[in-house]
Formats: sequence, structure tokens, C-alpha cells
Amino acid sequence: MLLRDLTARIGTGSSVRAAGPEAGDVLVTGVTLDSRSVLPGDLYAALPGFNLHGARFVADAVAAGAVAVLTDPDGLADLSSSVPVVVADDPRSVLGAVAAEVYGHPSEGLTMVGITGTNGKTTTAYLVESALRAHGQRTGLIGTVETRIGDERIESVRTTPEATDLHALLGLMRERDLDACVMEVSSHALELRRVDGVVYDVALFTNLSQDHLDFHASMDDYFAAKASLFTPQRSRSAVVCVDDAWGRRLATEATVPTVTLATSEEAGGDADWVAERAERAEQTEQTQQGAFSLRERSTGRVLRLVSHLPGHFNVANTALAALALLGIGLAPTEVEAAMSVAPDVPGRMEVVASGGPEGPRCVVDFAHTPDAVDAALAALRESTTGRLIAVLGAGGDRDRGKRPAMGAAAARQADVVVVTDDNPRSEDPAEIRAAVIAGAREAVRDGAPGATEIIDGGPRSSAIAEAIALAVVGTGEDRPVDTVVVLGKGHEKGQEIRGVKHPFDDRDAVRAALAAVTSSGVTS
Ligand SMILES: CC(=O)N[C@H]1[C@@H](OP(=O)(O)OP(=O)(O)OC[C@H]2O[C@@H](n3ccc(=O)[nH]c3=O)[C@H](O)[C@@H]2O)O[C@H](CO)[C@@H](O)[C@@H]1O[C@H](C)C(=O)N[C@@H](C)C(=O)N[C@H](CCC(=O)O)C(=O)O
Ligand SMILES: Nc1ncnc2c1ncn2[C@@H]1O[C@H](COP(=O)(O)OP(=O)(O)OP(=O)(O)O)[C@@H](O)[C@H]1O
Ligand SMILES: N[C@H](CCC[C@H](N)C(=O)O)C(=O)O
Ligand SMILES: [Mg+2]
Repeated sequence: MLLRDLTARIGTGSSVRAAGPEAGDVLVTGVTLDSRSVLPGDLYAALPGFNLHGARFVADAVAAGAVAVLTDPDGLADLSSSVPVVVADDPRSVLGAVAAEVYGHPSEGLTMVGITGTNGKTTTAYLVESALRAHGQRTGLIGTVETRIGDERIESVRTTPEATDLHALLGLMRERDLDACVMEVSSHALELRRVDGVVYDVALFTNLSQDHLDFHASMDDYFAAKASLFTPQRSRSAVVCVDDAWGRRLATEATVPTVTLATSEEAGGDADWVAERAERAEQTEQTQQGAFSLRERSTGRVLRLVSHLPGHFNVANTALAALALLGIGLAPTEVEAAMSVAPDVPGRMEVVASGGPEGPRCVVDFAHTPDAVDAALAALRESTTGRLIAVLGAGGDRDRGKRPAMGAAAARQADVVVVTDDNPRSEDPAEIRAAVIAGAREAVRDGAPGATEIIDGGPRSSAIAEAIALAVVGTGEDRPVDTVVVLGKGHEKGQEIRGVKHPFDDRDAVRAALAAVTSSGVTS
């Protein structure tokens, strides 16, 4: 579209003005905020960043074919550009509208489902997407693991893409005639306005607990970022899990029609829907594993569902997904049928080895917050006949406060805690491990019933090998089998150490360690 039309649509007057007399006649066919991904015909958004100003890269962008630049007054100050420049006081605040306009408002032609919350976004997104597929819809997915456009899969860099990439992806989804897009909406995305220009048909809230306090000033600010999804600017309806106090607060503050859900009577108070164990609700003898009922209190109507993934928290994720489907118009029987199909969620409670005479049970999971560590270990405890051995670390250049809290959660729930490196990024790995260990030791000093051993396992592959070597395997009928769970990296295929991403996959590391131990006959 013409730059003139673009600037007219995104606002006139003080905040947006075109510099240069010929500005209006330029044809803009795409938009990006990264000079390294400029394509000919793009508008390059030169944004002020946390580290530097994008205006520095205008020459690169123009050399790559950018036909116009959007920046702020600071950017304009050090800019000499041969292409027209649009100036906005806060360019991030108009970028969503710009990108939506350039790519033809693709979200309006898709059923949009947005999921936020500290833990459970990825899992719930896969649950909704898999059910919509089972229902016969053509679907897209955007989240931490990957972007899926029908059957095409693109590995993700971030959970929620920048507005420029988001609208381009949604444009592709429209072009390929998809019906719906299910996506994770991170708090960073809400704060940095990455999802501007999208109004979700239904927005989901999973839970809130400590994370990202390097980015948000406080839990209240973190909550406020999440809560902004539940306003008419961003969504038309909502499903909120009220198992925690933040969910209960959100249910009272959301300004769009909201349905609430609780996974127990105790947590639920007056939630609209309550999940109940199927045994109690149905009293049948052949109750399927993971089966539960979701009952609407006001009408008594019931959805019969199965949580295909272990752990009580996955009842919450499954129930949220089911209510999202109901919210976008599926009939209750269609919801039940669609959700009976087991989804494939990579790196979440993924069983790499089922355990037995040949080795311990080994599970890989993405828990990287104190609450998730607690939830994941509690879930595995229920199904472990022997000891629960947890391998975990914490990411560098991220919320430091969660490190000891993760260690403490692990020490409370696991029998053995092997502390290792996650993605140290620019930090000293040993210091991060020390913080996790300190939290674990303190929990034990305070009387945590769990860990008998807390080990500094060093680098990740040796820590995994050590945990597996420690595990006892079942040889006789009654011999208990230990579970080794490797937490924190789930689906990730690399480990970032001092700025370099090295190939690393927990699932491969587990398999390699199992093979080594089995061949040497150490654990039997
Ligand atoms: C804190 C944060 O989110 N920062 C984002 C922000 O970076 P920044 O402001 O530091 O960028 P900068 O380095 O100062 O550069 C300024 C501008 O120059 C541009 N630039 C820079 C270099 C160049 O050669 N050319 C160029 O055009 C950059 O694209 C940027 O627009 O803008 C960048 C450009 O879009 C993002 O890549 C970057 O995300 C970083 C990589 C990041 O790690 N973000 C994480 C924390 C994140 O967003 N996580 C959430 C939550 C995860 C979850 O809980 O699931 C997520 O949604 O993934
Ligand atoms: N509803 C939940 N409540 C508590 N913990 C959960 C819940 N769902 C998942 N988890 C735990 O949190 C981990 C991360 O889950 P998931 O990847 O679905 O969350 P996410 O919100 O997408 O996380 P991220 O923001 O890092 O992408 C899981 O591996 C599991 O251990
Ligand atoms: N989206 C999360 C992922 C964390 C994954 C964990 N492996 C780590 O590196 O801390 C983040 O960027 O904080
Ligand atoms: Mg995620």
C-alpha cells in the first residue's frame, strides 16, 4: 500500500508525520523491525531498543531494499536516509496497526485463540490446536516451540513474535486458507505491544506465579501486562482459570465477557465450571485414565473429558482448552469428540524411557519456574514406585529470584536433586548452580520432607548421566523403579553458553546416558 495511505490510517496529527515531500508515493509491501530481515519493498521500523537504537541500521536496511523508515524523534536525530521517514513519538505503539494494515488485517479472517499465563500456555495451545484439527478445521499455531501453518513447521525464536512477523505469519495463514490460529501471548508481547492489531475471539488465562521479574518490576506489573489481554481492545471473550488468587482477581477485573473455571471445589469458590474426577462424577468401573468431568454449576451440564497428559495441572489445561472450543462455537458433543484425540506436546512431561529392568523411567519436561517445578514433580511422584530424581538448573540473564525458589521446590518434592546448567547465557554457570543449590539446601534445613541428597552435577550432560547412574531399576515384579526427570529445557535443541548456542537436546542426552549405563551394567 502507499505510504500516504498507511500514515493516514495509523493516525494523523502530532504523533505521526511523514518527512520528505515525496513520502506519500512510496509503495510498501512488507514491514520489519530487523534490518537483517529486510526484503525489497519493506518499511523498516527503526525502534529504540533496550540495548541500542535501530536507527543505526537504516543504511543496512535501505541497502537491502527498504523503501521507507518508521522511527521516533531520537532516531530521526542521527539519521540520514535516502528513503522517506515516518516519525512517531512511540513507533512501537503504531507498529501493530501498521503491520495489520500492510498485510491486510489477516487476523480478521481467522478464528483467533490467545493464551496467556505463567505456565501451561504451550501445552494448552497444542490441546486447542489438536482438537480443532480433529474437528476438521485447518489450523495454525504460534508459540514457544514452533509456528505451524497447516502442516508446515517453523522452529520458534520467541514465544510471541514481534507484530511485524506476527501479521506476516497470519497473512500466510489466510493465504493458505486456514480457519483458525491458536497462539501463546507472553507478557513480554503484551508489554511490548507485539499483538497490537489482533482482537482474539477468545483469550485464555492459565495461572500466574513468579517468573520474568527481570523484565516486569513486580508481580503486580506482571499481572497488569497479562490482564491487558482481557480488555475489549485485545479480546472479545475470555476463559479464566481461577485456581490461583491472580486468576480470581483477573475474573473480577476483566472487561470482556468471562467464563471462569476451577479444578477443585476448594479452589473454585463460585467458578462457572468445575472439574471433577470422573470416578466421583460417573461412578463407572471402566473409567479411562485421566478422565474427568467439567460441570457447569448454573445449568448442571457436563462435558466428559480426558486429560491425556499426567498431573493435576493438565486437568486445568485440558479444561481451559475445552471451554475455549465451546467459546468459539463448538457444540458440547463436538468438544468431547475433538478432545478425545491425544495431542503430541513436545518436551512437556515427555516420557523418554518407560522404566523397567533395562533402566529407570526417564521424563523430560519444560518446568522452569518454581510453581512448574512443584507441579511437575508432584505429578511424577504420584506415578513413581521408587525414588524421584530431579535434574534441573536455571536460565542465565533471567529473573534471579526464581533460582533459589526453583531449588527449594525441587528439594521439597524430589528425593534426589541434581543441580546443573540450563541456558547460562552470559552468566557464570557455577554461580547460577550455587543459587539453585542454596535454595534447595535452605528448604531442607527448614524441614522439607523431600530431598535426601542435593548434588552439584556440573554441566548438563554429565549431570544427566550422573542422575541416571544413581537410579535404581526394577528387576523383579515388586522392585520399585526410580524416575529421573530432567527439567527446564523440554523441546529445546540448543544450550546457550556465553552467547553461543551449542546443539543440545535433553531427550538425546537421556538416551545416550541410558545406553552408556546399560552397556556398562552399572544400574541393575
Ligand atoms: C526484552 C525483549 O523482549 N527484548 C526484545 C527487544 O530487544 P532490544 O530492545 O534489546 O533490541 P536491541 O538489541 O536494543 O535492538 C534495537 C532494535 O534494533 C534492531 N536491530 C538490531 C541489530 C541489527 O543488526 N539490526 C536491527 O535492525 C532490533 O531488531 C531492535 O528492533 O526487541 C528485539 C527485536 O524484536 C527482540 O528480539 C528482543 O527479544 C529478546 C531477544 C528476548 O530475549 N526476548 C525474550 C525475553 C522474550 O521476549 N520472551 C518472551 C516470553 C517467553 C515466555 O515466557 O514464554 C517471548 O515472547 O518469547
Ligand atoms: N497449568 C499449569 N500449572 C502449573 N504448571 C504447569 C501448567 N501447565 C504446565 N505446567 C508446567 O510448566 C511447564 C511449562 O509448560 P508450558 O510450556 O505449557 O508453559 P508456557 O506457559 O508455555 O511456558 P513458557 O512461557 O516458558 O513458554 C510444563 O513443562 C509443566 O511442568
Ligand atoms: N521463555 C522462557 C523460556 C525459559 C527456558 C529455560 N530453559 C531458560 O533458558 O531459562 C524464557 O525465555 O524465560
Ligand atoms: Mg510457551
